[in-house]
Amino acid sequence: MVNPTYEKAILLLEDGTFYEGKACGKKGTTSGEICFNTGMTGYQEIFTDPSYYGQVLVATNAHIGNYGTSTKDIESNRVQIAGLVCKNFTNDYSRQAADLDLQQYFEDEGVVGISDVDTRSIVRYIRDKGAMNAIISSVVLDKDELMKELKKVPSMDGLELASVVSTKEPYFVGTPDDEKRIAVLDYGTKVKILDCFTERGCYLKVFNAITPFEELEKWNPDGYFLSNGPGDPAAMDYAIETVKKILEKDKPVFGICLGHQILALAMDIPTYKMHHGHRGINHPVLNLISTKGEITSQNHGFGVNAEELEKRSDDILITHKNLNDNTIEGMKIKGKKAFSVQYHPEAAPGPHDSRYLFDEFVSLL
Ligand SMILES: NC(=O)CC[C@H](N)C(=O)O
Repeated sequence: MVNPTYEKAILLLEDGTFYEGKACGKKGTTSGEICFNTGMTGYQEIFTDPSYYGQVLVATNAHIGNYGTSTKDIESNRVQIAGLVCKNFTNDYSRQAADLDLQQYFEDEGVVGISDVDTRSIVRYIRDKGAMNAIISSVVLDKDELMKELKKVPSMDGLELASVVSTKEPYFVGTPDDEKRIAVLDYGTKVKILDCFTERGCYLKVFNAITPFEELEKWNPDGYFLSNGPGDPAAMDYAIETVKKILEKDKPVFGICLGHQILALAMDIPTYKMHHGHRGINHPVLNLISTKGEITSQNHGFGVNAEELEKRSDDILITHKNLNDNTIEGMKIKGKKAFSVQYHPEAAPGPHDSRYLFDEFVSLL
């Protein structure tokens, strides 16, 4: 039940639709592309996933905050979502491992949110109308004024964001004695992906997204990892050019999500903006090689053009397809040690059906 002394907040969508609710997190105004995630757990991992940079997140799980936050659950060193929309925002948490409540965490991180809105209706609306920009405010409650602000927010279509969230300086992860060296192209990587490599005995050097190929090769890696990240892959000319050069070198390449899209673009396969994307931890995918189903964790709003990919059966093998909508979920470049998936095989949290992909990549190094 809404506390009668609550402070009001407004969520306004680009088409004028609005919802009134209660302010949570920091008081203020925030905007971005609205999207929803259907995961029943893992809110802190979602909030800190750099792929969400520039997006207002609607959590479909009715309870957010009930298990607090922990420094162990982060996917990067800051909250990346532009704002939160949820049903119940709870300060009282129940988990021994937690170190802070969500309200304090959001205040510290400067995250503006709105709670006590009908998230089911918002999700159904986005599902019907498609992705669009939105603004949340707990300080400006005048819709016309908010709409003026919202009109200034750029569309996600064509927006380059990977270089904004990428590490400024290169850094190392793992043990230098580990014999397999992976150069990570950081387009906004999640920490738990890097853990999946170090757990398998790899030493990583994480490079800024726009590092030129020659610089990467100086470290003499055994293979390349193309990370996940925010924004429109088609706007990342620098990455496409670098990956083209990497492919000529013929070293193992593994791409996840944005990395998968960049690999496709480097092979001259176009990407497109999806109607409202895939975000959750129970998306069914068919592995066309093993013929087994995998339940996967996903977070993407762009996809790889299936029609164009199908025309390229001479040099590209489609390895995975989404069982809900038949979209492309994975591919392998024939005659090379390069492959990628649209979903998140590390799935932290989520089903670990697809972690074999890390074993496959490491065995190629
Ligand atoms: N998780 C990701 O890497 C997302 C990739 C890309 N920004 C998309 O939305 O499709």
